[in-house]
Amino acid sequence: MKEIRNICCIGAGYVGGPTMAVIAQKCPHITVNVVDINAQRIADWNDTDLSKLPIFEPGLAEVVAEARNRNLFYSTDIEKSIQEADAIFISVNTPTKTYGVGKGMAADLKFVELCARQIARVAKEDKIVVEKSTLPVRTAQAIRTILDATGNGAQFQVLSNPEFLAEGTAIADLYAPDRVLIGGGEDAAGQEAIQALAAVYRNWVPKENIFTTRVWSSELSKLTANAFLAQRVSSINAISALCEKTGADVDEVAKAIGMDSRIGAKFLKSSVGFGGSCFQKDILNLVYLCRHFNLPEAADYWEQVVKMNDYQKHRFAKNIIDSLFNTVSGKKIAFLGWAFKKDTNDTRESAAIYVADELLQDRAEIHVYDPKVPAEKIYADLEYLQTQKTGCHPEGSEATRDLLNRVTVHQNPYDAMKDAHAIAILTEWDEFKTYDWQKVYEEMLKPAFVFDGRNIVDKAQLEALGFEVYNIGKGK
Ligand SMILES: NC(=O)c1ccc[n+]([C@@H]2O[C@H](COP(=O)([O-])OP(=O)(O)OC[C@H]3O[C@@H](n4cnc5c(N)ncnc54)[C@H](O)[C@@H]3O)[C@@H](O)[C@H]2O)c1
Ligand SMILES: O=c1ccn([C@@H]2O[C@H](COP(=O)(O)OP(=O)(O)O[C@H]3O[C@H](CO)[C@@H](O)[C@H](O)[C@H]3O)[C@@H](O)[C@H]2O)c(=O)[nH]1
Repeated sequence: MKEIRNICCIGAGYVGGPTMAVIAQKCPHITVNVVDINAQRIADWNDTDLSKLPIFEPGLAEVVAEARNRNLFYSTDIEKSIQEADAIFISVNTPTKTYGVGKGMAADLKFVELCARQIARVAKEDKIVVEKSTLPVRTAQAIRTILDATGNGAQFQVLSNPEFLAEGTAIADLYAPDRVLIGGGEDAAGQEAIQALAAVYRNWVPKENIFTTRVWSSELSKLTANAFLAQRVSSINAISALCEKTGADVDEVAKAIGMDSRIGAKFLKSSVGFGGSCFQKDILNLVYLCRHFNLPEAADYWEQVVKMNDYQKHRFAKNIIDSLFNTVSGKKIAFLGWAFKKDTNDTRESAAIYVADELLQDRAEIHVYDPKVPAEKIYADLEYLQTQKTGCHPEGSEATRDLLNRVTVHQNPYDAMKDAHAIAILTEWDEFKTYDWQKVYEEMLKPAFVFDGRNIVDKAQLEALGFEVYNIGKGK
């Protein structure tokens, strides 16, 4: 297998964008073409104004500025990029299926399949095809079947190289990954392909951190890693409910157990519930796979992680309604944060969407401020949830219009909080800690409630100012 000198990445999203920017930066001798069917997204990646990049990630703009138009190119010419490439990364979205067999559980692989068919049709020479998207175990077999049916003589090696970056820290994670995982065929050609891809990463990743496995282990490790991480969050959130009943403090409990080196301190931050495009989707995919292979006990075990997360989001919303004297109808509730975590503009599966929906069903007036999420995204998220719930198109639904009319998005946090009955903190943006809380208190209705879904503001300081503060996992 020849050295990789030209890479095509299909999918210019949260994974393809940052991952390829870092490969291009660290490997100036490799040409990297990132392609997408979404022409607007490609135009945004090419925008000379770096604040217009489609993804907000700390440090990303600097990397793009260095490599773009040197050896990093963004384009919609997918066929040409496939033809020129030695290695093609498939980095397209794999959302939960919303229709038919496996609806609500299985990963929708139609975009991946389309990529495989396009590669099969276009490629005339041997290629390495890399699964960068998160895929169910044994997808490589399906890709191989499609590629082998081309009949044009090209030979393909299919590798699994899942991505473990977390949004908000993507560049730091890509610079110093805990591991790069590469799974491939066990025959000589498979091993050669693995080594060719490993050589790309060795330009900046120590060789001890590059772990190679059989392809099935690599595919399954990605789902397993996310399931374990999400399980820790659901576990500590389950304990947070008990803390609230008993007077224990979940942050103290988390610290106490995290000091045990067998448990470890990371990923024990109790919250309003995990969000993001990956955890729920990947666990549901794992549950579906377990059921498919007739392992119902294993399926039920993992499904509980998602159920616990739904419970946590619901508990937070219900506590707001209960505390505001059993109704939020006509009451102004300020939302600080809409993104699923800080330092990203991504809102997929954000807890904020579900909490807002529950309060809107009780006829609240919601006023949102998020430093990085635009208003149209917030409305689109709520509309999408309504279509998921009701199955009909939002345009035609008067109930959805009425619901969206009760949502206002602000550019300034103080406007969002002025005259509010309550503030709900949904994302842990650092700037929320530094607000002039005295001013906020003076401008709010009394009693002035704060529901801190991230345990980030100083409870004692706010209580001293007169606020009524509710945290996650802190009993009164
Ligand atoms: N977001 C993350 O932090 C993260 C981390 C690790 C792994 N993953 C996995 O990576 C994959 C991609 O996730 P993402 O967050 O980057 O998704 P995304 O939606 O941000 O980006 C996917 C892109 O693929 C494009 N696309 C879809 N079909 C295409 C086709 N046939 N040809 C060309 N372009 C096409 C879309 O237009 C979109 O721009 C998923 O499988 C996800 O589970 C995501
Ligand atoms: O102690 C914690 C840690 C996280 N979260 C929440 O969990 C969600 C996910 O956070 P995080 O994992 O940091 O972000 P993601 O970008 O979703 O990254 C996860 O999902 C990616 C996509 O598969 C993987 O690549 C990463 O390794 C994996 O961490 C967010 O809502 C966080 O607020 C908590 O509530 N408490």
